[in-house]
Formats: sequence, C-alpha cells, structure tokens
Amino acid sequence: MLLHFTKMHGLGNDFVMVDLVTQRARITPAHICQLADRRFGIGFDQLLIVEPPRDPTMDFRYRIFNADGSEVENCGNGARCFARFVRDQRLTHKRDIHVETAGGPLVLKVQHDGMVRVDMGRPRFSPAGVPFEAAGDQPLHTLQVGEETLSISVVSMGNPHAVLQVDDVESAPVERLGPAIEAHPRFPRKVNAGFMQVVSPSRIRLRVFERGSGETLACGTGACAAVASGIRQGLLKSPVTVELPGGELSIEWPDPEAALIMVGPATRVFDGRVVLN
Ligand SMILES: N[C@H](CCC[C@H](N)C(=O)O)C(=O)O
Repeated sequence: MLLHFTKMHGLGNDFVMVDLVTQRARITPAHICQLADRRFGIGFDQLLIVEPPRDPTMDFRYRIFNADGSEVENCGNGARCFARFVRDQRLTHKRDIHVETAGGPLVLKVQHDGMVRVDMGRPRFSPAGVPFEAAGDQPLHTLQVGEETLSISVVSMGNPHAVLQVDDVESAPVERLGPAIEAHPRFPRKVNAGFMQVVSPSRIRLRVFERGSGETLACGTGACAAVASGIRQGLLKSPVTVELPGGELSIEWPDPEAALIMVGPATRVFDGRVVLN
C-alpha cells in the first residue's frame, strides 16, 4: 500500500509524520524499522503517528516510535512538529491543541510567530518513576560504567533521562558513554543520556544520546530534564536557554511545583508517499 507522510524536524531532530486520521494503515514494527533506515527507507529519529483521540475531551492522540521500533512515552521536539502538522494538514484550525500521548496529556500552543509552546508537565525525580534502581531520591546518584564512576541525576519527563554534567560538550565522550548509559542494567527500560555543560545560570550546552535512536541534533525532553536537574542542584535559574547541536530551545521552570514550558520551532521539509510492503 501507498502511505502519505510528511518529513519534519525540530532543530534537526527529524521525524516522519503519518496522519492516520484521514488514512488507514496497519504499520508494523518491521515497517517502522524499514522506514527508519536512511538508505533503504526514508530515515528518521522518530516516527510520529497521529490518530483520533480515545478521550473525547482531547483533540488527537499521537504515538511516538524510535528508529529501533520501540514505542515511547514523550517527545518534546516531536510535540512541536505534531502541532504544526495537524494544522498544516487542516485536521484542526485550533492554535491551542490538547493531545493524548503514552506519557499523558499535553497542551500545545502554536504561536503567531510560528514557534510552538509546549506545557511539558512536571519533572519526576523519584527513581521508581524514571525507572532507575536506587535506594532513594537524591539530586545525584553514582553509576558505575566499566572502570568509571559517574555522578548522574535521573529525571522522568514521561520518558527516562540520565543527565551527566561535563566541562565541555564538544569533547564529552558521548559516543562511548552514551550507549553504555542507555543500556545500563539499573535502567530497566533503558534511558536517554544527556551531557550538560553549564555556561551560566541561564544557559547550558547539551548533547543527548537518545534511547532507541542514538545521538540526535536535539532532544526536547532531554533539554527539559537537563534544566530541571540543573535548577534542582542550584546550578541554573529559570528561564534557561539550551544550546543543542541543532539549535536553541527556551525552557522555563518557574517553581518546583510548576510544569516545565518549552518553546521552539517546528519545520516542515517535504511531503511524500512510501510503499509499505
Ligand atoms: N528517544 C526518546 C524519545 C524521543 C525524545 C526526543 N526526540 C525529544 O525531542 O524529546 C526516548 O526513547 O524516550
């Protein structure tokens, strides 16, 4: 069958968007891996599938799949692209969009300047909520990775994050430590590994080795997790500009009881049709 799709990105974190509101298709894990392949398929960091809502008070449901086919709970850059996509596809004319995700409901606002504002919900630090095997909740945990003893913070943004503070993101050993942290046995559902350099209380530089997709040019939930971790440790003060390899995000977390707010771009690249075998 032929499947219509749209290619989008949020600061270089790239997505294939599929509208299953006006199309009907059964997309299998094998299809997802085929479509993810940057030579034999289309290529993406995540596949985002838009469906009618299950909860009638919501506007849509959207499902998120990593390049390895795993379904996940939340995707910050993807949420912004989803909001732009449903308006471009004329599936809604709303600017304030309520969407169901596996990680819970999100409220998105498409601003008149084209940027998208996402209420990303509250960060959760309890190890059980990440999940991460640890005796209790604390700002920093030690994690043994081979010969190295790392000091990490753990945060759930609906999806799991480990944040490691580094002196310089450029020289951080992301290729080596990223996969080792991602698959560490103390993270029963694996984890996204963020490498955070604090530039000032209002600016960080960040690289993220994403669970199920590898290092990406940007990670929205990773930016939120890093800012929440930095504020909790007294290193940062809201609002914080997060400088990622693909560009900048603005993250606000005005107080510990509040939700994190992320504002950033969503870019449409091309529309296409793909054969699903
Ligand atoms: N790899 C992530 C999902 C995508 C998150 C990222 N692309 C973002 O913008 O938040 C995970 O397995 O939890």
